[in-house]
Amino acid sequence: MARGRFISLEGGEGVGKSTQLTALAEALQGRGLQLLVTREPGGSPGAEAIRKLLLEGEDTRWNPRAEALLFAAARADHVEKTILPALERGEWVLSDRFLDSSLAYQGEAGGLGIEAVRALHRFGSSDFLPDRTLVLVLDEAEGAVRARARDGNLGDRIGSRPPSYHAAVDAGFRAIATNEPDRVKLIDASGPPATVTARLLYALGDLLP
Ligand SMILES: Nc1ncnc2c1ncn2[C@@H]1O[C@H](COP(=O)(O)OP(=O)(O)O)[C@@H](O)[C@H]1O
Ligand SMILES: Cc1cn([C@H]2C[C@H](O)[C@@H](COP(=O)(O)OP(=O)(O)O)O2)c(=O)[nH]c1=O
Repeated sequence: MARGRFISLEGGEGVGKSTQLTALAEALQGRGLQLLVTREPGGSPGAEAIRKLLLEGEDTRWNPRAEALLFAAARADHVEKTILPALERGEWVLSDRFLDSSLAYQGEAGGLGIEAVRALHRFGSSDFLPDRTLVLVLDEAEGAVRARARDGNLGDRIGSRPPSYHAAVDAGFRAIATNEPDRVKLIDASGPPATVTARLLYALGDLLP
């Protein structure tokens, strides 16, 4: 049986990622694909336990290096226990965030540098990468409107960091897409949800059976 494909969906806060995750999953399943939908931090029992450590408590609970290591540890467990077994079974996997969130948040915005975070991924997960990473991008003003419209979630340790942090996250995602244009595609998240979903599917066109 052919190995499945691994797709990650990324973006800053409030770009409409949850909305698109659901719509993209339905569209892929509608094409007859067996799809496992998962998320980070989390996606396996061990990684879900680490998720609570990462998202709850004071912003100062972890220093930047400890925070990056926890994300990398959660990801190592998620890859081994959930993602690789599904791909081996021939399923497709769609993950709500993956490595590129660590590169943008901890590496770029957190000041560790993208290369340092990539080194943790080489150690933790043998540098296992998605077949395609779709990054939703929105201009800042529209992103702020959507973030305000959304219930909850901005209160977590990372979501509640200042606008300058989130602007650096956005710059990080754009830099990654420039550096890895074949794997990482920037997707315009403006306009009606169905239009954004169509852009996502178009960016997967060469992978779809
Ligand atoms: N394409 C869109 N156009 C306008 N509003 C949107 C769009 N997609 C999502 N929203 C709204 O923006 C807010 C954030 O969307 P959500 O999918 O929860 O984003 P995220 O998961 O990125 O935080 C929600 O109120 C949602 O209804
Ligand atoms: C996977 C990952 C997430 N994060 C952050 C992004 C989010 O602020 C938070 C995950 O929270 P979550 O509640 O899943 O929110 P979202 O809807 O924004 O995906 O953790 C990192 O900083 N590094 C990472 O590697």
